[in-house]
Amino acid sequence: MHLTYYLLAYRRLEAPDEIPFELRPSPGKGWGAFATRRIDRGSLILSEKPTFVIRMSHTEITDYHFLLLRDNGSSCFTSMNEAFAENSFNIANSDQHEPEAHGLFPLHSRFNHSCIPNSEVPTVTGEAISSFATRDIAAGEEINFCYNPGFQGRTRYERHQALRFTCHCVACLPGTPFQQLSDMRRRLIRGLQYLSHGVDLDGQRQSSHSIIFDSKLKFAAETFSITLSSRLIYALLMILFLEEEGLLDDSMDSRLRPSLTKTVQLFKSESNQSIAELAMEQKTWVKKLEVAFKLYGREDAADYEVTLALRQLRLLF
Ligand SMILES: C[S@@+](CC[C@H](N)C(=O)[O-])C[C@H]1O[C@@H](n2cnc3c(N)ncnc32)[C@H](O)[C@@H]1O
Repeated sequence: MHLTYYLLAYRRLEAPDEIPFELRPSPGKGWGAFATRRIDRGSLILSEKPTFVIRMSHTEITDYHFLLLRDNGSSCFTSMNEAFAENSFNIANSDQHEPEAHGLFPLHSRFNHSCIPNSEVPTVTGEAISSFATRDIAAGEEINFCYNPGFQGRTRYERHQALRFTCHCVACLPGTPFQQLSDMRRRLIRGLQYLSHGVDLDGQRQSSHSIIFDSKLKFAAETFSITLSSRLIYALLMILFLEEEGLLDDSMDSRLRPSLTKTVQLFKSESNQSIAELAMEQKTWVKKLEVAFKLYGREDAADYEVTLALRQLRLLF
């Protein structure tokens, strides 16, 4: 009796008629949002205004009732604070140093997490939040976004530690060939990110050699002495792993492409320049990498300048 009542509670959520999804149980994840028609990449999924906004931090909110809110589609939350935390999004503009503000968004809060998502954490415009498809979503497919940043370089175990629940997405199903490869790919992605940035995902240098085993290479990364040729090859390798992992969606593409274009533009030695440009003209990422591999082991006239510039940037931040 109680369970039926709890499950029906979500049916009472008010949703605009034209939304391209419905809420229903998602096996192993409580309730979730499922596309009711094809959603093209880049198109709007939902724009939602908050039921209300509380202009304080989660820890300060203590005394309200949230009758519609359920802990993962079943029992009521035991604390109001937790109920609000699980159903709200931060709507403060951090660029303009606005004080913390959280809005209650009952529909977007039904979107489950995936380590291979098809939409992004909703963007904030004023007090409304909007989600967009980052890949084509087929009718019947669950709509999800990745709850935590930096997951592309984390293994299943590491992701679950951060999420504090056992994720049931395709990259997390234990014992599958995809999952085993996925962990391997994500370790490689983390290593390649270390080589490019000279720091780990937390912005810190690793004291151990668990990510980059070769101490000379680790030192070269941390002192930004990696050559431009290697930088381009590492960047393309990383994109290839992201693509194989199903993570090269519009959002990832737009994050990575500018720095890739910049790397190509930095080459000063003519023959390197033409190989790099030829690589970028190739249609697929694997083809781009194949051509860029011709640069392997080559130094460039811009290497020293790039090293100095990156060291200065590191000192600034
Ligand atoms: C914001 S709610 C999402 C909607 C929720 N499923 C519901 O029924 O209301 C987040 C909770 O959903 C569950 N969840 C979300 N994504 C999941 C996933 N990939 N695998 C398992 N559980 C998931 C977890 O319990 C998580 O704490």
